[in-house]
Amino acid sequence: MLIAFTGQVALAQYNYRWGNQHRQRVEMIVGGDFVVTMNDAQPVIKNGAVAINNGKIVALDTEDKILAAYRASKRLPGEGKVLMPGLVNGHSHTAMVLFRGLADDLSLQDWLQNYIFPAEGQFVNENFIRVGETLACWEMISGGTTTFVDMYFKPDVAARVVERCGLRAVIAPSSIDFPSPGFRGWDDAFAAAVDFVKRWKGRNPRIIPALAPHAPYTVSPEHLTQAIQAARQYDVPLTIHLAETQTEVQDIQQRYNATPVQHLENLGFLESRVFAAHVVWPNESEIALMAKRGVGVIHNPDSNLKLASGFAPVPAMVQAGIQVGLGTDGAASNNDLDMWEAIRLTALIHKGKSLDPTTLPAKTVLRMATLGGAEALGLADKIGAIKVGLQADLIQVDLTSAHLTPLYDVISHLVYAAKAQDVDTVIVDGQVLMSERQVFTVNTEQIRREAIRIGEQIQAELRPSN
Ligand SMILES: CSC[C@H]1O[C@@H](n2cnc3c(N)ncnc32)[C@H](O)[C@@H]1O
Ligand SMILES: [Zn+2]
Repeated sequence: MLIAFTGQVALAQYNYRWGNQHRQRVEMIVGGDFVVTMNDAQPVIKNGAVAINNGKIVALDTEDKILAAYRASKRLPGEGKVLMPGLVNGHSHTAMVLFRGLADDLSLQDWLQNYIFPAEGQFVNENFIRVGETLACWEMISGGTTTFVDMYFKPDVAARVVERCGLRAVIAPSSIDFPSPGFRGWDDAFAAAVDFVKRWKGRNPRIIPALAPHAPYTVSPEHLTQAIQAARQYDVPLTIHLAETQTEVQDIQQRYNATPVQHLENLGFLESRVFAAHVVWPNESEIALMAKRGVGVIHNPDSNLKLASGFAPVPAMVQAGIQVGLGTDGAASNNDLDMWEAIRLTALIHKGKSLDPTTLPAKTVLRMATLGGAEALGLADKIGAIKVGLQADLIQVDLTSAHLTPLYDVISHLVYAAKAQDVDTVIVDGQVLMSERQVFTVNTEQIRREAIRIGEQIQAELRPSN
């Protein structure tokens, strides 16, 4: 008896001291009943897991094999969950969440000129951005976005919020040819944007500074040229609103005798560091041109529908080989930052428009929301897929709700049935930002109070539009 007991202890000790030694120690192991990788070599792994160390994916395999080869102090089991790359929101003006529902049912021009630009002039300051950006990060983390593009104002404040919230962001202070919050016009706005880029480049791997001239109809050709030259000089991405409405196409045609994409081409503006938002109205030769130049496109279906901008020719752009990602645009034209809605709308509206149900199948659209966006942003060497060597930007989606039961095809469920509220866990750079739907990096109660207060102030002080 005693001998047997001693033997057991010895065996346990052996296992502990030696058995475990065969397993490599990593920071974390995360599982999923399905691991949807966006990696063609092994697209979906059943009962899979990922080993994470130093913020990176170090192994991907079936859970059995991962557990046999690795041990981790932190484990997030995958029962009843999908593990997939975090969503990439390729276009937003994130702090605009504080303008959500302020002005609806308007065309882009009316909305911008008569409501949004005046409201921004009146209310956007550093505190507005701090609160709005934090509120937006809370919303994005809750919905499984791990990387987003923020084309807005006060980038230093935005960047510090993103640092604290733990997300990854391309922060692109926008410059425009007329007064904007804190600036008299293009010159001072653009100088500040360049200064931001210089100070933040290489500072935090999760913050990618970028430049963002607003649009061809609000930025002169000289200033567009200045912007692309600076983007080249500092080797940063550049993003712009492009060919968003028919009004823009007519306006640019009239002013410069060219369609918007061709206008940028004439300025030597189109190259792979550029990614354009919307691109609802390119013609065939402009689509070919963007493909040839490696320009990325971010499709924003909610905003394009709500502002009645139209249906972007996404199937033709994908067919042409353009790197297409998805975005929400700001929450004042959406009215939220929910990438699952962008996914579902993309998978639906182009079928309806083309009268062809095979248009943009589920797999293609899910790829757009992850790897496609990463490619468009020029970040596919770091994020967008579950692959050894990439950053651990991952989400677990809970599969146990009524609307996901039963399950035949996990990709189908993710595209046609899943909701933001199904996201259970969010990991960026190996850091857990949300688990069991609890967000760890945002003081949600405090930010809700502060956002309500700003909303009340806007309600009370907003000058009536003309
Ligand atoms: C100059 S920073 C970005 C600007 O773009 C504006 N904006 C928001 N949504 C859109 C859109 N869909 N098209 C063009 N501009 C937009 C924002 O209100 C902000 O003034
Ligand atoms: Zn926009």
